[in-house]
Amino acid sequence: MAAAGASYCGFTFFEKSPRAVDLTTARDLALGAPVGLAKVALTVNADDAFLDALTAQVPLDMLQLHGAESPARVAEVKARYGLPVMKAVGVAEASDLAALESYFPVADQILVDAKPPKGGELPGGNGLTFDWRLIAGRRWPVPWMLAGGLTPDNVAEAIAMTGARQVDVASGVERAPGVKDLARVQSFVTSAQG
Ligand SMILES: O=C(O)c1ccccc1N[C@@H]1O[C@H](COP(=O)(O)O)[C@@H](O)[C@H]1O
Repeated sequence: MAAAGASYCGFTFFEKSPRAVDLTTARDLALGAPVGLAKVALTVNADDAFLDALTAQVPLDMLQLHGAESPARVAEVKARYGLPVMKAVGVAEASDLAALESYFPVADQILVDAKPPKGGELPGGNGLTFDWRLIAGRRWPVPWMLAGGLTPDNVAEAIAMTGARQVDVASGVERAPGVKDLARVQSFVTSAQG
């Protein structure tokens, strides 16, 4: 990841995900990560018991909350663990932007992702885009990252349309669910950097 030019790597703690890792695996990967590559733990509605174990065992730079965590819960997690928190918010229509704004006072970053399909198994990592025109030209008071169905083929267009300065990808750089393809990672980073 770092060799390809990525700034962050993510460890997914969601059992149903093809990308799910356990704490031991994440710890080993995190300890082997080069300096300068930010290590992010992706959790979904995690309770304190899990986050206690996670933060005790895995050296992390950031927590990504990808469930239905409220602004109050985001603030609580940030205070309890002393780590920057990125809150993921699903967008499908203009009315979803109000929910996104409610996290500005508490989150260090916002991950602007596509809304998952109703009844789907995964709250993210579905390879779905959303209508980027919904956020085109928006200026927000906290750093944000664009996600949702990004690929080496569409990331440049997504950046041009939304003005995103950071992008995140899961399934779009895989050769099979959960199996990253280094050539696709490299191609994604190259396309994103323009
Ligand atoms: O990747 C997962 O399996 C996952 C599981 C549970 C919550 C979030 C998950 N991934 C996040 O979703 C975005 C978008 O994924 P994709 O690029 O559309 O496949 C990804 O950036 C992860 O942050």
